[in-house]
Amino acid sequence: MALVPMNDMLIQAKAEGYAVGQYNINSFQWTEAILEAAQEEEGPVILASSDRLVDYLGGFTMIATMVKSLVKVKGITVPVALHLDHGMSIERCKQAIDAGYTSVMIDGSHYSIAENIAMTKQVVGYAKAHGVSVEAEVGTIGGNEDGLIGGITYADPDECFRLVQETEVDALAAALGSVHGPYQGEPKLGFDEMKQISELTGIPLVLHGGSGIPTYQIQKAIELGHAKINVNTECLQAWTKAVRDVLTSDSALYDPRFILTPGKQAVKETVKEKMREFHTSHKAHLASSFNEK
Ligand SMILES: O=C(O)C[C@@H](O)[C@H](O)C(=O)COP(=O)(O)O
Ligand SMILES: [Zn+2]
Repeated sequence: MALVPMNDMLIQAKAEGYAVGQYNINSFQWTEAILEAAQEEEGPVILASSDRLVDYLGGFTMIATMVKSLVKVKGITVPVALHLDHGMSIERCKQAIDAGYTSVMIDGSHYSIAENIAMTKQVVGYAKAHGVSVEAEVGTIGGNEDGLIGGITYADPDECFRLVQETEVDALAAALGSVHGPYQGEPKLGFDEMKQISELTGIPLVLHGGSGIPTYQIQKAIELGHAKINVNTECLQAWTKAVRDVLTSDSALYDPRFILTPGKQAVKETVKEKMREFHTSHKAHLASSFNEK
């Protein structure tokens, strides 16, 4: 199946009461692991490159070409969206779209709401003309964003409503207490605000900082309108543990195949577990009507 935009996936997920996971690409093998997991679990998947890693991964065209080739060569039949995560500027979003991404996030959350809306509007205009979906952010996710460690700023419901009305964005990341990276203690998500923002905006919500959130809170977030959940840290931790274990257990090892393959397997298993937790498994058949790009 060719790559699909994200909006069809998220509308479907919200209507059916599950969430599609966004898993970040950290290398070529990482991409293979995520695609294999999605195919085996028979669920739709969002592959994302975080803007801060795009150059490290070889640039937009390299990433899009690699993902499309893997989908073809591996015979992937489940719906796959290729998404720019935390897009840093209008220009970066346009570059991703021109390279073949099917979805972009414009992260204007570090600007005033008026500037955020103006940036998001421009990206939506360009994206819609190319059949691409757009995610925006209001408020600040805690932890590490764009390499900066920061605190949480809860999304203001009126600002969320204004942004969605004025930009016609497809999905909204409303910061409600989640954190990028490991949590210190139990996460405290703002469920009252979540309900209010979901009812006010009516569009699928996106949960950033999806690693380390207990299942009962994940289920509640899905019930209250989250149709996309971003996971990176748990995959990073699983990969690192597997690679560290194999290196520690055999200090004579020097062949990358034997060092990196356990890492790939660990990422694949983590993605499969998340797909089961988010109830994405076995939902690929619902996608027969999705537009392909
Ligand atoms: O680390 C990145 O650059 C991607 C993340 O910001 C992603 O958008 C996300 O929200 C994942 O959160 P995590 O599971 O806490 O790493
Ligand atoms: Zn994020």
